[in-house]
Amino acid sequence: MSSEIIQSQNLLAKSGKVGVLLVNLGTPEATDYWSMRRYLHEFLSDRRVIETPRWLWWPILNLIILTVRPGRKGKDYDIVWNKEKNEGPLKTITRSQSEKLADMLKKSLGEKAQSVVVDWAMRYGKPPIEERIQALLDQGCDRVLLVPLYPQYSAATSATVCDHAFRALMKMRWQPTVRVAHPYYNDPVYIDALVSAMKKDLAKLTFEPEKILVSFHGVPESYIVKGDPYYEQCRVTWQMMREKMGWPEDRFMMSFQSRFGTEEWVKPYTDETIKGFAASGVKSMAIVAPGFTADCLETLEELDGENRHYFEEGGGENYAFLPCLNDRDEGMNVIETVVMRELQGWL
Ligand SMILES: C=CC1=C(C)c2cc3[nH]c(cc4nc(cc5[nH]c(cc1n2)c(C)c5CCC(=O)O)C(CCC(=O)O)=C4C)c(C)c3C=C
Ligand SMILES: [Fe+2]
Ligand SMILES: [Fe+2]
Repeated sequence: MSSEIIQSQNLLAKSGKVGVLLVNLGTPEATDYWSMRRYLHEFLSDRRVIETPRWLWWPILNLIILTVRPGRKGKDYDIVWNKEKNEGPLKTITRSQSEKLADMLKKSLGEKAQSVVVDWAMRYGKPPIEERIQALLDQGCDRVLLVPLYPQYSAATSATVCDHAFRALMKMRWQPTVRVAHPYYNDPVYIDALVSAMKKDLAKLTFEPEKILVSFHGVPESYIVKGDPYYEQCRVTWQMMREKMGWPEDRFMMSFQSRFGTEEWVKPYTDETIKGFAASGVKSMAIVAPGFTADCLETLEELDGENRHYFEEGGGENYAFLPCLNDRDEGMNVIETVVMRELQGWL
């Protein structure tokens, strides 16, 4: 028998494990101009994110955006950067989620946990999805559960994770069997976690907010018109939270942040809503961002920094940013529930 065939027998004997890959968006490697440029170039070249025709987008991206934005956004990243680990907070939190999930599965699965390997990756930047899938295969995983860390599905986030993972699989002779975790925007465990974390955070405040704004990352309106379920899934999350809290719609409101470019994005816009609150005499508010599994530039700088400034500048007095679920017990319970459900029949 040839040595290659013996090698393939060894591979089969080693296989049989299940890999769980948590995937979040990604973050630059550093905040300097070139690191920012590399990250933004990869991100904004993704056709799932920017659907503008390439002939039009190429000069806008390369001649305008990538000359100005890396410097400006690098300064914003500096504000939220984890100096101790020298990385963006999204990376620190995603790594911790992965480590905590591995520990939780050890406890809940007992001996079976030996056949599960948990890892994490980023869609843009490092660690790349293809590298981490290969690492799972090298450890004997012949089944892989991809977990896009987005409670609400959008083609711009969840679908591009799958595209990229399957591009990596296209190069493989022996592909693992793949499952993708379903969006969990309406999962009672997720809603309960959001509400329970929110109640705890509100209880710590020295004021009772007149308004509580639920801010989701926006997408261009045209993506929704073309059939992306993102807006509706955000609306359901907000509605389920509101019902659980028993608050009226004019106190617990929904908005969309992080508008980019000149196109219309889904509305109402977070910044305009907050400016409107201040202008109409609202003195206290809290903001929460249930669409983000981990705090990141968009929450720590945009919601806790920029939007706080708009509110205070307009005459608002008390502004509270409530952190994301992150790797807190509530957040980890959601991730573990999603993973355990998707692993059924595989263990
Ligand atoms: C330009 C198009 C963009 C779309 C569409 C978009 C959708 C989208 N993004 C997230 C989650 C995150 N986005 C983050 C940063 C970020 N987003 C865009 C652009 C789009 N996002 C840019 C250019 C950036 C980088 C910062 C900037 O230059 O403004 C982040 C934070 C990453 C970090 O390192 O902290 C997250 C998370 C979702 C959920 C979403 C649509 C559903
Ligand atoms: Fe984004
Ligand atoms: Fe932003």
